[in-house]
Amino acid sequence: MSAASPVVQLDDVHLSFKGVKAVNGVSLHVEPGELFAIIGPNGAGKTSLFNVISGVYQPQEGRVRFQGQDVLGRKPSDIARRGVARTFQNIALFEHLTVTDNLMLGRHQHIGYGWPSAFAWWGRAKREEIVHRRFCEEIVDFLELEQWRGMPVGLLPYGVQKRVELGRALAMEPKLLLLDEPVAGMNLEETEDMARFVLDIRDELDVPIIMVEHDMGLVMDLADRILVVDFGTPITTGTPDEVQRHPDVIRAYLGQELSS
Ligand SMILES: Nc1ncnc2c1ncn2[C@@H]1O[C@H](COP(=O)(O)OP(=O)(O)OP(=O)(O)O)[C@@H](O)[C@H]1O
Repeated sequence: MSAASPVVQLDDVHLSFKGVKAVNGVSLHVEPGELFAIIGPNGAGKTSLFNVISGVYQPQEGRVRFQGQDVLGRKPSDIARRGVARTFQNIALFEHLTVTDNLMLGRHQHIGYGWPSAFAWWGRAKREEIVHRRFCEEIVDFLELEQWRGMPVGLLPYGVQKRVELGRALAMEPKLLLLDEPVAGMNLEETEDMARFVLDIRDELDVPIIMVEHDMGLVMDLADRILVVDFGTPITTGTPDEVQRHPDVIRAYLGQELSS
């Protein structure tokens, strides 16, 4: 794979559920270092596209490549091992575990020791545990979670929990990060914090991102390029400026202020 190859590429993907066309001929590619957004009205097929990329849904037609390799038909666990991490619309954390322990769960696929060694708690298991904990502590610092690191996540404010979920995805050392509505339900301050962290992930950690988000102001501010879908069908792909001026996009969002 050359350095300029897309990180992920979808070609003419079609996905239906018993006659409902969730994805209807979508193609997209995300370049290294890019923050790519997918927008569209409710039910437009955005989450379905995430599920196609992460192997949860198998499209009936089309091609999906990750880092130049065909991944269609691969299991979600295989695709995650290749480096695709995601966050969810609804928080999916272990609320009785601490922040750091939730992040440690994200290290799962990087931990090399088996249970006999871990059980005996010596040698390699212990050394690895220290390295992985240190890695997670770096994520705690990066996402400014220091004051909550030892607390059960169930006790934390909503915006902080969303940040922990982001941290767990980062603990996987992703080569591509899928963010499903990262600021849904957040207040203004939480949204601004999350926006800053998303940009830091792209710019400092150099992790390409695909983000599905309904907050148009945020999308227009952050995204390098945007794909607009409606009823599963792609309308256009372009920079925020190009997309906002596209007549079909304006029609799909009739009455909504895209640049707000
Ligand atoms: N597992 C499924 N079984 C049946 N239909 C599904 C399934 N997943 C998605 N769909 C349908 O596919 C279409 C696209 O849904 P999807 O969740 O991808 O949209 P979305 O753009 O993410 O919506 P929202 O913005 O509301 O989250 C909808 O009509 C939805 O009902």
